[in-house]
Amino acid sequence: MRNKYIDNIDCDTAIENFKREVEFSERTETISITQALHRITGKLITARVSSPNYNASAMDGIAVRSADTMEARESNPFILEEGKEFIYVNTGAPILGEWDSVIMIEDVTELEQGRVEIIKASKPWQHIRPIGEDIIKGDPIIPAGHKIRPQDIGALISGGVLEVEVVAKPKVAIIPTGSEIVEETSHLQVGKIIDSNSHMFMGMVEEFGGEGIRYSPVKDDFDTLCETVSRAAEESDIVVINAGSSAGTKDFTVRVIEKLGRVISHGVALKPGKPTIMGVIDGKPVIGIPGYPVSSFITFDTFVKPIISHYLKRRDGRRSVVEAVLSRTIPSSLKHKEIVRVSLGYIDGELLATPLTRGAGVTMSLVKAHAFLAIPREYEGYSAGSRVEVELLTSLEEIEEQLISIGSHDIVMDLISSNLHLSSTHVGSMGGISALKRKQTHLAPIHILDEATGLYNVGVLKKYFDDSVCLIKGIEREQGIMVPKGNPKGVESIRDIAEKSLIFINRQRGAGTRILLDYLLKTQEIFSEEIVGYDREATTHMACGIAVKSGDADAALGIRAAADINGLDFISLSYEEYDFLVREEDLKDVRIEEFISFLKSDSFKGKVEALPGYRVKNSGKIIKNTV
Ligand SMILES: Nc1nc2c(c(=O)[nH]1)N[C@H]1C(S)=C(S)[C@@H](COP(=O)(O)OP(=O)(O)OC[C@H]3O[C@@H](n4cnc5c(N)ncnc54)[C@H](O)[C@@H]3O)O[C@H]1N2
Ligand code: MOO
Repeated sequence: MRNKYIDNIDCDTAIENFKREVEFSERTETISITQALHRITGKLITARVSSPNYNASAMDGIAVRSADTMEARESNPFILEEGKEFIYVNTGAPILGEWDSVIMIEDVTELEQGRVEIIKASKPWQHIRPIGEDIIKGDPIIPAGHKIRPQDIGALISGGVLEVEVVAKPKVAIIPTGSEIVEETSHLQVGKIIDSNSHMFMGMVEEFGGEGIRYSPVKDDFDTLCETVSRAAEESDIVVINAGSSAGTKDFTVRVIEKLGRVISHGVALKPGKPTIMGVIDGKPVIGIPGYPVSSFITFDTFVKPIISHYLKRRDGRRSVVEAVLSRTIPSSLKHKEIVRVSLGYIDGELLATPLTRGAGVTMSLVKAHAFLAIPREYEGYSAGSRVEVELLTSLEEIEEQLISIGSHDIVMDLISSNLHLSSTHVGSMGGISALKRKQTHLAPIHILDEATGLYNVGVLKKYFDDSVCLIKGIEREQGIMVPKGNPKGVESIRDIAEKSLIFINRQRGAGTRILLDYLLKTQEIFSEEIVGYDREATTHMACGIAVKSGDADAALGIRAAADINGLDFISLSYEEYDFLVREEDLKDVRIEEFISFLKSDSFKGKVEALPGYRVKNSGKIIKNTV
């Protein structure tokens, strides 16, 4: 039997309906103040003692009777005798008995034989902190429903409060489901999925102020599911069932909740997260969270967080929101609210938001995201250049350090990002050029051969930019012919491929490697028609390598690294230059300065040259546009 989505209700309405049906029985507990960080106070907390609880000197100096000093002037200095007319005191010392004023030691001239001279009258209660200056016994320190911060702990202890009554953390049962879900990660069979969501939820529950109780994955068996969920509803305050929320034949979550309690809604107008289920069992909230990890994170954040806050009688705890400019158009359906993951970076002082992949299964988009952008329901999306509000997942301080790169991909980018704060998007050389033109990136990595001159990348400067853009030299990677191990057809050059009528596989139009082939054919006066398979295209170096390895092609052009990985022989042809376009004004930016010094460093050089087919020559050198 299959489920059908019954609802497409607005998220806020769904939460309100849900909260109305939930009945929490509030529990509080008394704990030591030293364990109380981030807990929520169950009631108003008042001081048990005053602070200070005696009159205390606020300065190092002498305590005097103010009346004795009334006549002291510069023209009429007073000599005071220790023990009779003054005593020495330090900051914090009690001021008792007849003493009612403190003179700072700097304003006192110390003479011999326990005598001092003062030249100014000392006012009553000068430099004395009276009893209860900070906290008065019986006065409130923090209200009920307050999240205890480190400074609150300090004030509570000063006020003599050593134990506090806090709201008990709601117990949140987390039940991963699905016969394909396993905990064991060492021998993962095809069709099995490691349970990662439940561990992610445990972290989220802790962040939201609850206590997670994780269950082992439950197989798709209706009775076992009912038994586990029923036990969880007894043991916990909130139950989360992960996966089995949609329309598959084994998606039992709705039926389990229906059997044990009541389903309030199934299906919300949210993407990702459409099949979310909300229900109650004996008044306790039960939430069916979709299985896909990104949907899981977003729905847990959208629906479980407010329920935990509701239990704790707290506001929802929205993240900080900032305004950013969208770098690309994002279309969205009118039917639902959509949460888009974005990466952020400052370019020219403006915060720029670039949408990341929208796949519900791509956990890495959550790892890379600096913020969430919510596109409301009934919006067709946002166009490039729009000012939008984004919810921060990372601090702005970290975002300020990000160097942005949009353009062609090379493994060297991974090497750079493990040393610098680099956010890199791979859209090919031409995509990088347009991003730089639109001022959406600091760096645009490219590798484009100018067929007229045989030079790499400098032609791009002249063709697309004026002298406000220059090149930073990057790395060189070896291009050549990939052939099967042992080179059975004896290939030594491109001409051999033509003359021996070997089966070739080419790269797609616009790819740097294809441009190189065309250049070589032209300079060696070989017609493309002479290459069998010239029109057969693959889109990556690896795809070409695999075609040669599997025998689908006799030869292909690509980088040495692709030949090495596939165990192929490699006939070296030339070195391709992979450089970075940058605006000249950005050369002064500290992030670019750090990038350039990294490219020039011995550490970078050493790491690059350890890669097969890679070398560095002039890395970090700046080539200006001389148009
Ligand atoms: N015919 C339809 N199929 C689907 C629809 C639909 O509308 N019609 N909706 C899709 C959407 S949207 C979502 S979201 C998913 C929700 O799937 P379920 O909640 O039913 O979950 P499963 O199918 O059991 O699993 C989906 C997927 O999730 C991953 N997963 C599950 N559990 C875990 C875990 N503990 N840790 C990590 N990853 C987990 C896993 O990749 C599963 O393959 O349904 C669509 N289908
Ligand atoms: O609802 Mo699904 O979570 O859109 O991918």
